[in-house]
Amino acid sequence: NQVHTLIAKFSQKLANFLYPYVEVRFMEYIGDYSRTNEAFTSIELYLTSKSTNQAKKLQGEYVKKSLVLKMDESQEFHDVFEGIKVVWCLKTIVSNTNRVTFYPADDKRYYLLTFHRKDRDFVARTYLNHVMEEGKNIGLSKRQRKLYTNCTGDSDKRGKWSHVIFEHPSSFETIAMDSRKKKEIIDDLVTFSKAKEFYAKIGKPWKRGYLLYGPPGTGKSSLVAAIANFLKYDIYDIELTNVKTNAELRKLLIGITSKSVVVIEDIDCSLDLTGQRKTDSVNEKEKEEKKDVVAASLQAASGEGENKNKMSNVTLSGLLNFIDGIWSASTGERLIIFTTNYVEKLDQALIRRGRMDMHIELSYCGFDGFKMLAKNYLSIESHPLFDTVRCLLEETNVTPADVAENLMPKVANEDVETSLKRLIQALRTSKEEAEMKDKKEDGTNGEEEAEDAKEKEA
Ligand SMILES: Nc1ncnc2c1ncn2[C@@H]1O[C@H](COP(=O)(O)OP(=O)(O)OP(=O)(O)O)[C@@H](O)[C@H]1O
Ligand SMILES: [Mg+2]
Repeated sequence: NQVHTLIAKFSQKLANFLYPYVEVRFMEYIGDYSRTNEAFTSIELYLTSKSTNQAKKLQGEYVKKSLVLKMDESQEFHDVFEGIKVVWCLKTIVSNTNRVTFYPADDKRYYLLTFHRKDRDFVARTYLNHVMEEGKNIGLSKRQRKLYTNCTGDSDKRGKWSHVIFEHPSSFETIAMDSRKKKEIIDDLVTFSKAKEFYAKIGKPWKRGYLLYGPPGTGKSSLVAAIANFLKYDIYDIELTNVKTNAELRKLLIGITSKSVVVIEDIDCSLDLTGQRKTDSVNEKEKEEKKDVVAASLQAASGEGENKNKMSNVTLSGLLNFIDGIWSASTGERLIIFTTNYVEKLDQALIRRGRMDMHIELSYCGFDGFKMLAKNYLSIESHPLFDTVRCLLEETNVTPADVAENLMPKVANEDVETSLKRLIQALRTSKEEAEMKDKKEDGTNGEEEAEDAKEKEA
């Protein structure tokens, strides 16, 4: 017995001496093909992003409309992280049973990680965490993003989200706005998306609120899409009028996943949220009565009792809780964006700093914005007619949507000058109309003043 243990001990030592490496396997499936191993997926994404310029044998796959090159089987990939070297290899255990299964092959794939045993602690604590984190991030940025809505018209789906694939071409390059303001927004978004530890440190949920306001056609909706594209987030577009109660709003909130932009468009017209948080009982009663009248008239119009249920009872307090109540912390990384045409109509509580952290005004098109549009629509950065456009833009208010419409080619191969001339003409017309309106108003004001003076005399 003693000899036996001695031999075992020495042979172990000899083996360690000759092969001082540790191996870790990450199987593709856990258990009996029941569950994908998330670690395997993260490693695959991490290696795919890093190994394509190192491995000599690759596999091509068509994933979500683009070609992806992956490391082929039995190819080794040498990774160096903070001075520590490890080797990755994709291997397969070929099954020798002739069983027919539901799965295409019974072979089991796994990633084999090999490293020196002196690095065991570092690999287990730091390196593998790094790989998992990187892999997850790559997965998130490559995923097919979704646009969710609660507005389906299907009463069974109350309080639930339904979605379509989100594909909006808007980006910060295509949005025309003051370049300083644009940079400020981009910087803010980047800081926010990297501030996980900071938010944990200061004890705040990881979320941020933006209020976008300005006249119609100034790019509020386009900016929301650009922000979502920039951060690679999903969008949850809430139609408040379709939410019946505060409880339903909370249910929707719980259904929101991390890395998302929650949008409430035209918040000023969504609901009657302009009043004070605590309305006195008389007001409450009046409101109730009003609702009953409207509901009754709706009912009468369609001859159905169901319409009574369509009134939304979401209150301002319910919405405030939705934004930053205790429940709101449970969804993780999130942006809340309100858009409105009339910022002055909104309750101060709803848009105070801390709730809506950044107030962004999108206003009429300036020369900076025009140059951006000209670059995108006409592919020009300067033109002799630019000076005329600049003068006219300073004198009149037109929205970027109007400018964009005039720069849009009306016939195939239209030349740049024709488009610019059309824009200049439109700007002149708009300027003249504004002047006429001013004159009219002055005229009526003058008449009123004269009447006032007459009354006084009398
Ligand atoms: N700042 C902008 N930069 C580039 N294009 C713009 C801009 N503003 C408006 N547009 C163009 O005008 C169209 C309408 O813009 P958008 O829907 O974003 O306006 P909005 O501010 O959301 O208007 P509303 O208040 O009516 O919802 C867009 O499709 C876009 O092509
Ligand atoms: Mg809009």
